Amino acid sequence: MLEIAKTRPLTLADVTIRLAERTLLAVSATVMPGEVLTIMGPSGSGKSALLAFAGGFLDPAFDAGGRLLIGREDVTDMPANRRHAGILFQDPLLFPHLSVGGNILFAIPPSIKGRKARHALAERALHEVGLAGFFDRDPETLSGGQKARVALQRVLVSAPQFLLLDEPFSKLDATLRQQMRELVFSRARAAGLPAILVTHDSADAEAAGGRVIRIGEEEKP
Ligand SMILES: Nc1ncnc2c1ncn2[C@@H]1O[C@H](COP(=O)(O)OP(=O)(O)OP(=O)(O)O)[C@@H](O)[C@H]1O
Repeated sequence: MLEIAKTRPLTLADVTIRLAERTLLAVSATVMPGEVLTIMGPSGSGKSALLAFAGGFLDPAFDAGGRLLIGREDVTDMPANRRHAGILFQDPLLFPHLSVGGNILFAIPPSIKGRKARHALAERALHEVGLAGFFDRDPETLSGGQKARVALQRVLVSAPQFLLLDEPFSKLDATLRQQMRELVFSRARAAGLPAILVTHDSADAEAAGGRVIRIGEEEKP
């Protein structure tokens, strides 16, 4: 796996998300390296919008206030591609026109040079999650759990500075969900990445083991 140079805390400083003059949520928190901060709240309360704000891809329909810091660096206005957020959604969203290995290779930063080295890194990433020998497979032929593991490794090889997890387990069945929770949280911890998890499932929050912020629709300006 890629060496993570040095991970830094992620800070949401007085972040507010507004939609049509209404404040959906207001959050202040610093997430330490290796910590998973869980955000819970009703449907439509702006949880995904908060992650989009952190990732730098918030729809302009929303109005965001506050700052996002990585360490002491203010990245609020930094374009998404330079923030290096590692994002996992409900759907693995693997590129269907690439092989499983191609999906991983695509995410390896260009600073890793040489076809052989990049290939070896992708092979290793697959091996780490029990998918050795899957390099040339079409992603469509994988099970849901296998796809989820490829999506996780694709994020981790990209050398992210922090993780944004938007209900990443909600489409998995109970057994798989438990396995993926353990895998995602243990790997996030091992990589020392600060992570924000959005979920409706309190078992996810429990497994994440960090602080839980509950946001509600009653939060008004
Ligand atoms: N592009 C958009 N333009 C306008 N309104 C939007 C847009 N995207 C989402 N919304 C609205 O903004 C509100 C917050 O949406 P968001 O997806 O962040 O909620 P959420 O808390 O993640 O919900 P859920 O738990 O159902 O995923 C919702 O009322 C939603 O309908």
